[in-house]
Amino acid sequence: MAQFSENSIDLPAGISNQWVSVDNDRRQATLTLPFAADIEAVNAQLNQHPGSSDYDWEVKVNIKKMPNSQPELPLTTGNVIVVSSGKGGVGKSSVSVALALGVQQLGARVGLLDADIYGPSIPTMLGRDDHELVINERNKMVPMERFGVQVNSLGYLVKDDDATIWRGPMASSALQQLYRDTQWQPLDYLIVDMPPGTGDIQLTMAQKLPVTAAVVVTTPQTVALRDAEKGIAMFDKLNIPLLGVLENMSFYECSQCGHQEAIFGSGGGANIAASHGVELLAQWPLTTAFRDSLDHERPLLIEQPEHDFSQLIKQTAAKIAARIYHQADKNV
Ligand SMILES: Nc1ncnc2c1ncn2[C@@H]1O[C@H](COP(=O)(O)OP(=O)(O)OP(=O)(O)O)[C@@H](O)[C@H]1O
Repeated sequence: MAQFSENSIDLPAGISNQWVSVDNDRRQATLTLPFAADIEAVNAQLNQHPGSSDYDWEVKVNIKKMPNSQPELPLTTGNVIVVSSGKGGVGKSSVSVALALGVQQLGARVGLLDADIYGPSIPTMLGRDDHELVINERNKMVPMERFGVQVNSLGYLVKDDDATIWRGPMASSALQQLYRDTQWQPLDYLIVDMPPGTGDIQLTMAQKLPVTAAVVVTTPQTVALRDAEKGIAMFDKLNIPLLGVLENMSFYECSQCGHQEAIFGSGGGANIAASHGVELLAQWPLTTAFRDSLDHERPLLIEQPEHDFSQLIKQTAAKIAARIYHQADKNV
């Protein structure tokens, strides 16, 4: 029987001794992370860190559900991450799809809820635009499964409706219905692609969901940044923890020569993140490969997992998963 030591190990930053059990006689240690993580990368970190490198490590993940903005609502899904943007067209849906696949590739059980009433595009991006909604014997919607992610979309509920006539309460009750009445298989994370903007509709929708954390997507362009700031203010007002800003289309990267050009300007995402005391979570380039993969329903992360952008998506997903844990842990 292994003897577990009370002694703590000098661990790399971000890894806590409370997740570690040690068999000092055998120099074996087990790390159980409470959030989705790239196990290979964490193993490499442990093996390179002087304080931990002389142990033989087993790294596991057991994802913890963190507190959310609606404690009175039963949390039928895992941690709910809303992806929002002040302005349309900045790549919010693309980011939602990529992050959902990113956390799924880290081994988490993931759902993706397309709540963009103005143009639910996720089924199109995932290649199931023609999907027909299935209702099971318990009167619940059956999510479609794409690349291991469970997906449901407001588009299935309100196919022919004109979003311009929607009001906050109407949109939020449709969203609640979609959240509650989908037969989600057990989930660790649910990513919600919100409608762009910060008006009454978005506010009411965000208020009705048990949100664990929010991510604001922006481009570095001044007009997008101004609207992103309104998004930050909205989550502040709703007391929803904002994880940070994800700057998309930060620079254009030529697929032929690798030349980078900041066509929408540079530094904007970092500036608004700093001025609001939140983190700049990532800067994603504007690339043909990413756009092409979305247009052809073949996600880059699945088709070309070794692509630099795929690696970046995975790193961003891991960072977000870790931040959700640390931020909520700090607030408890
Ligand atoms: N990093 C990127 N590189 C290349 N193309 C991108 C990138 N991000 C998004 N796009 C492309 O930009 C377009 C807009 O993206 P997307 O639909 O995700 O934006 P959105 O913010 O969700 O828009 P809306 O809110 O209006 O639905 C799409 O054609 C998408 O393929």
